[in-house]
Amino acid sequence: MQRIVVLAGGIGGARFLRGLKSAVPDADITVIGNTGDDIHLFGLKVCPDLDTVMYTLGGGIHEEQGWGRAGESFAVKEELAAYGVGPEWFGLGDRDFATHIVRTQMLGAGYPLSAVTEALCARWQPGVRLLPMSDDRVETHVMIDDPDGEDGARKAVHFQEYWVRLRAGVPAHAIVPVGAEQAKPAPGVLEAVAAADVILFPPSNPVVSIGTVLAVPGIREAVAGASAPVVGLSPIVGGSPVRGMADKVLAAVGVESTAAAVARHYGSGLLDGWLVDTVDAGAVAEVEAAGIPCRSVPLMMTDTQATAAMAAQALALAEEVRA
Ligand SMILES: O=c1nc2n(C[C@H](O)[C@H](O)[C@H](O)CO)c3cc(O)ccc3cc-2c(=O)[nH]1
Repeated sequence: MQRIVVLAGGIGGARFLRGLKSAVPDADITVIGNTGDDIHLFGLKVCPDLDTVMYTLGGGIHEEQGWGRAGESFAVKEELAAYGVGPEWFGLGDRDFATHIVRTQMLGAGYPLSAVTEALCARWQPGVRLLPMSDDRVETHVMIDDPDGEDGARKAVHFQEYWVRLRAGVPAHAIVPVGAEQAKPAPGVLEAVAAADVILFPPSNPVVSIGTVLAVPGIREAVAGASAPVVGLSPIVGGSPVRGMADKVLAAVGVESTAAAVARHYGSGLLDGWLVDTVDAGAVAEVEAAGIPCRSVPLMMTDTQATAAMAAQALALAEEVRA
């Protein structure tokens, strides 16, 4: 059985995984999920990217939105707001609250996040092994201008505040995965990478999703040193992100929003292959000049069939470059 390891963020990663499962239903898939987006709210631990993967593959996702639960209601949020307890800008629904209550209860009882995630997945049966990148707390913060400070003053805000409240509408000067340096890969992460036949980077955010997973000491080294080919799919098509606001955070780390620049950002030390969309066919030569075999194929995840075709192309490129 083919063992595939996927480093994933939220919506893009989850939708890619749905296509991958459809392309290779018998594969043994391990997902290493970003937990830098995690946030503590109302005394609860919320893990947006893990939940997005779990709900999407388990059939519980709000399809149009891409995050949160289908058929959601917001009574708890409304009641909290009536007490003047916020933040109101983060949309936690009643069904979703239950997940965070169970998670927080188990964490409080001493279970590590990896065990809690496994327990939550026992209900959702996502058909992949979903591992958090780490059991240790990592929180992505974004440095923005402080409008209340002295001229030129800056402040750090939680990634969710930058993303959801501010809609990435203010300049991001730096992205800081707080706690990453001290974090250890969760149990099973390094083992899965070492045992993989193929490692894939879906078209997830290269900075705040895959970049955060790679920021956990040991993970980047394990991926770079793995015997399996590593193939990525560009999240940038025709100079802008397929979805989300990847361009804003790419700018913060000094990377241009092009398919080729993102490939160079990962680098040939990490990537053994890179897929760009057909509209970026002109970038293939540039990526190959950087030492990364590259092909142009349709990369729009319009439906599961189109996404499965993308996943199949990534696996085909992995076979082609396999030493
Ligand atoms: O744009 C939004 N995204 C929301 N997201 C998505 C999330 O902010 C980001 O898309 C990811 O963290 C980026 O991967 C949620 C995800 C959850 O699992 C739970 C609650 C939310 C709430 C919001 C929200 O209110 N607005």
